Amino acid sequence: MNNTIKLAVHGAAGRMGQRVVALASGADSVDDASGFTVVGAIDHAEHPKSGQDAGVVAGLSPIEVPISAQWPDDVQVVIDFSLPEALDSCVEHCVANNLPLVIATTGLSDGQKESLAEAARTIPIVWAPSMSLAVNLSMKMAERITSALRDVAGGVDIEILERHHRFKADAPSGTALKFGELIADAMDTEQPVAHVHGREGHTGQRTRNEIGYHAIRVGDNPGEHTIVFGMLGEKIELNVAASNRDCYASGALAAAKWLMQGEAGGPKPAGMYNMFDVLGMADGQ
Ligand SMILES: NC(=O)c1ccc[n+]([C@@H]2O[C@H](COP(=O)([O-])OP(=O)(O)OC[C@H]3O[C@@H](n4cnc5c(N)ncnc54)[C@H](O)[C@@H]3O)[C@@H](O)[C@H]2O)c1
Ligand SMILES: O=C(O)C1=N[C@H](C(=O)O)CCC1
Repeated sequence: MNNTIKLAVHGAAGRMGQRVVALASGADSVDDASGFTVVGAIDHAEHPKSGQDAGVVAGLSPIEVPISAQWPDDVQVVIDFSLPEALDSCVEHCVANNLPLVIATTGLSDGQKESLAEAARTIPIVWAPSMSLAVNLSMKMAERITSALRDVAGGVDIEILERHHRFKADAPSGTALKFGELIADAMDTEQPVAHVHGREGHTGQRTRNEIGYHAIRVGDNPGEHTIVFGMLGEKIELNVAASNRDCYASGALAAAKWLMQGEAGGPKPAGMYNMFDVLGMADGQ
């Protein structure tokens, strides 16, 4: 009997979808990727690779699953790495079929975030802008550094630099925005924090209550974030960088496995979860 978790990948022909298909099909011996069978490789009906074997598209031997816009019936869990405009129908399918869902797509609108919160009343969702262990650990470190420097003499200026490949469609990265959200909370200021995206012209002096964001697009960079904590006389730079996309793919597979490990032997209860929950780093865990 085959006891593996039946996985569908949404955005399967994309850069990330291919790596999820590859790792889940055993391309490399990655612990988080063991125990899955890819049963669905969903992509846009007009994708040029539509109809081709998803394993071959991902650079492997055939896995007998075509890239297709049609969802198969036997799916148990879904991983989405697609586009904001493609996400809504994926969420609708998962809600209608009661399927646990991992969402990695970034650049979502406020309306979409509200729809996700609504969907999480019906199904369990892990939603995170970065599935990487190193990034999520760095977020915790950034919170800690921000709190520790809150009252430092002379103040601290916090700026977020992110670098990604030239093909990336959204800026700044979802990860940079999440770093900024967590840092703003940890700044714990009376005044609201201003999120400043780039600077140009006669900007005047930098204010205390701002976080700067700078998005760099270069070559094939799979993702790098540097958080600069600049003080008078010294600075800290927290740098976290991917060498390739497998940190995200294996993190998404770990999240899918975690969703399937509820207390009663079935999936986790409906709710909105993130990678801190998956990695055991949430407050109080
Ligand atoms: N959370 C993370 O850890 C993480 C890591 C990497 C990338 N991402 C995000 O994942 C997303 C995908 O990144 P990518 O580099 O793989 O992009 P990509 O453009 O290579 O892949 C997106 C895929 O979605 C497909 N798609 C488009 N419309 C569709 C539809 N209607 N139904 C199904 N599929 C459809 C595209 O054809 C494409 O194959 C981006 O938003 C990116 O920011 C998140
Ligand atoms: O390649 C991308 O696109 C990535 N996007 C995520 C983001 O926007 O934070 C994470 C890293 C890779």
